[in-house]
Amino acid sequence: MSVAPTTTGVTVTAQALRKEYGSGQSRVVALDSVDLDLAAGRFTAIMGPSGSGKSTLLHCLAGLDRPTSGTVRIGDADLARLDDRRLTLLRRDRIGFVFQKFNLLPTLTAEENIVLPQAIAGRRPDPDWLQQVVTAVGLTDRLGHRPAELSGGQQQRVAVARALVTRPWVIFADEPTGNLDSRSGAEVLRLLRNAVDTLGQTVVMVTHDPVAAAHADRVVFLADGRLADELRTPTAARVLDALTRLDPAGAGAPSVQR
Ligand SMILES: Nc1ncnc2c1ncn2[C@@H]1O[C@H](COP(=O)(O)OP(=O)(O)OP(=O)(O)O)[C@@H](O)[C@H]1O
Repeated sequence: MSVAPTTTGVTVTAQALRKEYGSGQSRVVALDSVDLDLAAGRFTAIMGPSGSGKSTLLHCLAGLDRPTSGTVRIGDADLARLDDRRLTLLRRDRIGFVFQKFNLLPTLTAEENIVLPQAIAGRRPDPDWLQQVVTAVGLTDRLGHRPAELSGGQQQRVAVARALVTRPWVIFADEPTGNLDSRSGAEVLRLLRNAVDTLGQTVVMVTHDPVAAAHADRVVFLADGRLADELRTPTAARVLDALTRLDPAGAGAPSVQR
C-alpha cells in the first residue's frame, strides 16, 4: 500500500476473561482467566491445539460473543458496557472481519461486497481510499465479478479489502488461509502484514498453520482455555516447536468441567 502510516489501530485488552458453555454435567470452560494485551499496530496470531479456545477468544475479543465474566476493551470501549445495539454498531464501524469461508454475498459484485458495511451504515467510501485498497489487494480488474466468478484467493482478497476499507480499529481474522492453497494463502498473509506495516493496522488472527503465524509479530498460545506460551518475532520452526510442546500428540482434548 502506497500511503503513509496512519496508525488506525488501537489496543485490545482482555482481563480475567472466562467463557463457559452449558451447565451442570455438560459445562465446558472454554476460556479461563485469560489476561491479554494486544498492542496497537501489531499483528498477533492466536494458536493452540484443537478445542483450546482460540475461536472463543477471538469471538469474545471481537464482540461476537459475550464472555461469562471478565473484561474486553477495544481502545477505550469496554464491550460489557455496550448494549447489543451499540455493540453491533462498534462491530460494523470499528472492526474488520476476515473469516475462513470468505462470507461474501453471492449476488453482489466484488466492489459491492467491499463497500457493503459502509452502504449498510448509509455512508459512501472515500473513492481515493477505495481505489488504493482495491489496487493493494490486486482486484482492479475483478470489481464487477460475483464471488462465484472469482478464485478462493480472490474472494478472500475481496474480504480483506472489505475489512480494510472502513479503516477499522482492528481486524480480526479467523483462519483466513484455511480454505486457500499455499500460494493464495501467502498472498492474503502478505496483505495483512502490509496493512500492519504501512497503515499501522492492528490485526489479530487465529490460525492452525505455523507458516501463517510466522507472519505475525507475536504468537500467543492457548491450551485448555488458558494462555500457555508466547513467542515474539516468530519463525515457523519455533512456532511448530512450541505447538508440539503443548500438544505432543497433535490433537488437543476439550476442557470439560474444570
Ligand atoms: N457453542 C458451544 N457450546 C458448547 N461448547 C462449545 C461451544 N463452542 C465451543 N465450545 C467448546 O469450547 C471449547 C473451545 O472451543 P473453540 O472452538 O474456542 O476451540 P478452538 O481452539 O477454536 O478449536 P479448533 O481449533 O478445533 O477450531 C471446546 O471444548 C469446544 O467444544
